Amino acid sequence: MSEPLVKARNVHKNFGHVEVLKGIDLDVHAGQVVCLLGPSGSGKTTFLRCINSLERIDAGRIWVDGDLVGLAERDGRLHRLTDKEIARQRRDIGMVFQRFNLFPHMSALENVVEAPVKVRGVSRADARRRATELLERVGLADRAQNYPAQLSGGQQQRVAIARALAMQPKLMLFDEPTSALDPELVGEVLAVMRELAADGTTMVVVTHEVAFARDVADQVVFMDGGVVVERGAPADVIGNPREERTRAFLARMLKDQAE
Ligand SMILES: Nc1ncnc2c1ncn2[C@@H]1O[C@H](COP(=O)(O)OP(=O)(O)OP(=O)(O)O)[C@@H](O)[C@H]1O
Repeated sequence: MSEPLVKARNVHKNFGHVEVLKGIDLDVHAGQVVCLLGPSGSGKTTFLRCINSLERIDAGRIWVDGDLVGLAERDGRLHRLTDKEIARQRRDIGMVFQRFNLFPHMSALENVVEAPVKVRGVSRADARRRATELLERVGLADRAQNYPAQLSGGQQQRVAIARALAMQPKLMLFDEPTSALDPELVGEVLAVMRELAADGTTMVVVTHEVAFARDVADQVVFMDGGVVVERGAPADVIGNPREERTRAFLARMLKDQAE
């Protein structure tokens, strides 16, 4: 098999004296969907943020598409990248946050147009054309001129997904993209994510949506206490978990989600 698009080895991260990640390994191959599940505080969001250099790791290595994240080898030694170099690495990674983070003073269309123009130097006309297509793809063609405050949470999150896709990323990271939404709006965002997965988008998704992970993931990674407790195909990790911790967590989640 080819080199993974994302490769993490023995990743450690501390906040002060608290060890939040205690040696995480992960391989994500191009076109795969990996879902990170686990109880609150297990380190899932922190790990996702490390892939995108939003947090700096204390030990271990992460590669995205063969490039070391946050580091470069020069003169036979590893050096930390400058902020500018980190920003350049981040361009190829799309991230969708729990709380949408749209620019409130820009329309949906302008939110999607902004980064390709400012960061990639795409012409405004081309960026508008592509943004229009992307808004159509997430089912919001008729909302292009609306401001975030005029959109529901589900619609805002779909704009956020379109905005991330506008940079034509190699990799999409989703950090609990539906957990800030009213329950009736969760499905519309998951439907967009299911389509992206079906189109071969490489995705790492931190989620509590067990059914989504079961149906869509190629690999499910169950984390607890800063370590990977178990990983594998959804049929194994969700359908037939080996570890008691995984079983207990899933039982709790499925009970909550059935209510
Ligand atoms: N910037 C920070 N400074 C200090 N501690 C932090 C910081 N970010 C996260 N933590 C701590 O790290 C631990 C792991 O947090 P993280 O958000 O990664 O967990 P999580 O598994 O994503 O949980 P959740 O499902 O609640 O989002 C928690 O104890 C959290 O309080």
